[in-house]
Formats: sequence, C-alpha cells, structure tokens
Amino acid sequence: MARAFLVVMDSVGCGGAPDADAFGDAESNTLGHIAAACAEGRAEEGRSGPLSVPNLDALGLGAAVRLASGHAMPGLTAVPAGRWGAATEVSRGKDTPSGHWELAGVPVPWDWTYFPDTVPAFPDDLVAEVCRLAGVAGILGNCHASGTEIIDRLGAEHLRTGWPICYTSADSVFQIAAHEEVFGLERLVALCRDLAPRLHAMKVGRAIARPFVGAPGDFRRTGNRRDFAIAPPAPTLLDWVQVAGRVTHAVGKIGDIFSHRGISHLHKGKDDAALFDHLDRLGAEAEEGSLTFANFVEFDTNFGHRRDVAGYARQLEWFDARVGAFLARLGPGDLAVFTADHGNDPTFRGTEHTRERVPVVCHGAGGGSFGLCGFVDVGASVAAHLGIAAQGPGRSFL
Ligand SMILES: O=P(O)(O)O[C@H]1O[C@H](CO)[C@@H](O)[C@H]1O
Ligand SMILES: [Mn+2]
Ligand SMILES: [Mn+2]
Repeated sequence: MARAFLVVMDSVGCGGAPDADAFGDAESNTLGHIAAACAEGRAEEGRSGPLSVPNLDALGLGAAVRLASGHAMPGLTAVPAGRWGAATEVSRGKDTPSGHWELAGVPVPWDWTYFPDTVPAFPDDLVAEVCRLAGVAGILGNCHASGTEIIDRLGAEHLRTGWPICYTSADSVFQIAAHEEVFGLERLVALCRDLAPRLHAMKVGRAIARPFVGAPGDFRRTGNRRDFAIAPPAPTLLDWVQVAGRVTHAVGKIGDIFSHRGISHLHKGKDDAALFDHLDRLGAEAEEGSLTFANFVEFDTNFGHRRDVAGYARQLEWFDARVGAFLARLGPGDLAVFTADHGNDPTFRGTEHTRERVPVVCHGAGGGSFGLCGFVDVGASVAAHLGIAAQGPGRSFL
C-alpha cells in the first residue's frame, strides 16, 4: 500500500497570484526574488553565489516558479524529473491556517477578523478580558508589531509591571509575548488557551503565546510558542485519511493549525532540524497507507518576517540537502509533495506575509507538469494517491 508525505515549506511562495494586488502585494515573489538576489551577489552572508537547491529543482521547483510568475530563476536550471506545477489560493486570507486548510482540501468560507493598524488596536472589552484572565491591571503593546522588535522595546517594562505584551499583525492573530520565567510559561499558555474561544467567536484565527527569555538588551524568543487556532470549517485531508482507518502523522505546527483534528501522532521539535529528523524517521518507519503532514516554519519566522534574504537562501539550501537524503529513504509506492502555504518575500516592504502562488513539486508521481492548479487539488491528489475518497472541491492532478 502507498504512503504519502505532504511537506509544507512555510512561506516559500513563487509569486504570480492573480489577486496579489488586492492584498497590497503586487509583484511579491519569495523564491523569484531570493534567486535573483543570490545571482546578483546580494545574499552573501553565510553562503555565496546563485541559489543552489538541486534536489527540489530536479523535482521541478525552478520550472514551477517560472510557470507561476514568469521569473527567470537563475541557478535553477534542471530539466524536471518530478511531477510539478504551481497552486493558486482562493481563501480570503494569506495566513498559515487559510493556506494549510485549503491545501488539505477545505477553502475558508468566511472573512477573517483583522485588528486595525491603530493604537489601540484591540477593543476595550477584549483588553478587559485579557486583564481578567491574567489577573493584571493592564496590557502593553496593543498595536501592530513585529514580534522581535516589540520584546526589545517593551520587554523591560513587561518585567517591571508584569503586564503581558499584546500585539497583532496583518494576519488574523492575537499574540501575547511574556517572559517565560518572570510571567511564567504555563501562565502564558493558559492565558492564550482561555482567551482563544472568545477570539474564535470573533473569527480571529489564532491566539498565539510568544514566550521569551533573557534580560533587557538580550531578549530571545524560545521554541515554546503555542498557537490556539480556530477549527477548520469542514473535515480536512487529515480527517478523510483517519476516517478511512489510516494513520496520520503531524510534524511541527500541523497539530496546532488543524486544532488537533484528524491526527494520530504528533511529532514536535525545537527547530526545523529536529523536525527534519522526525521526517527522516517517518520516511523509514511510517506505516503502510499512512499520511505524514509536515510544516517547516523557520523559512517564515526566522527569515521571511525578518526580511533576511541571505538567511532565507541559507535555509532553502540547508532544507534542499536534507530533501535529497529524505527522498533516498522512500520506497517505490511513496509520494512526497513539497509545497507552501503563502509567501513571505524577504525583499518586500514591511514584515508581513505576501499573497503569492505556491510551488507544488512531487516525487513518486512520475514526471511532467500538471500546470496551474488550486490549493485544494493538493489534498485531493494526496487522497487519490492513498486510495481514499476526497471531499470538497479539489480534483487530483495525479
Ligand atoms: O513578528 P512575529 O511575532 O514573528 O509574528 C508573525 O507571526 C505571526 C503568526 O505566524 C504572524 O502573524 C506574524 O505577525
Ligand atoms: Mn505560514
Ligand atoms: Mn508567518
């Protein structure tokens, strides 16, 4: 029986979204602009020269970017041996839940609630609820911010007052940063968990705990981030597979993103290297007929939001080397799909996600292009490979 591995490279978009302009993201292209910067010698920190991702390129990565957006992709010159194309999203959001749910066959039928880019950003009654749940007299932040910048700016005041730092972004999120040892990690996680139902009722996608450690001038976020996401609106690929009596493995953030629905086994790790160790092990050991669904988040959190072009390129090159070793572990009936959930162009203005198409490159599904498809078709294709009935609007491209 076949196995399937669906691997999301978080934020590794490839431009070309027909509605990018409506998101203020016209011309954004995460992979296209990284490849151009590398080829022009503008991404030389800790690496050098044209972007080198031979394993993903052999599956069709460069070709997928050219198809999606028309970008040249210097350095990615392989004639693809894999099955490849690019996918377009329809959900009215460019965040992680929208992207993953749609990849898993379920577009988002509602409009997300976003907080305005004003100070304060949050309504008084919501702030009052945070204060009640946390047992504090006030909050810090109450604005749009980048998570590393706001702990640098307000971390010392947080230590002094004990008030949690609350902030949001262009995504439908309510984020709370607090010191792991001073405020307490469990207290922060409980605060987010308790606040989440109220946020979900408002169609705010996630309450996110963003713990940090250190002292003023040297605050660092830890790997203990927790996301409390609204549940998907309908059964997803994970549910379809599980209902069919198969095993599902969730690697990294997948559990949180799917509100822990349809997941048999959760595999977490402190960083992407640890997550790839899980993926390698599952490549060798995952059950016949199983689905492994993995998310690699560091492209997005460490490099996209930080607008670090060289860092993003380094991460792609590191990831690609591990892809080569991973694919060597797979058997003849196995499918591996590498794709993304949205863009986060490190050359673009601001620090937010960017609306883009995403590459879809497959190992174990023969060769050639299936052209442009929808995000939902990825889930339908994985289901088809596993011999499971898909639900919803997706159609298999296999
Ligand atoms: O700047 P940081 O805290 O990493 O926040 C980013 O992470 C959030 C959730 O992934 C996004 O909405 C974006 O705001
Ligand atoms: Mn994401
Ligand atoms: Mn992000």
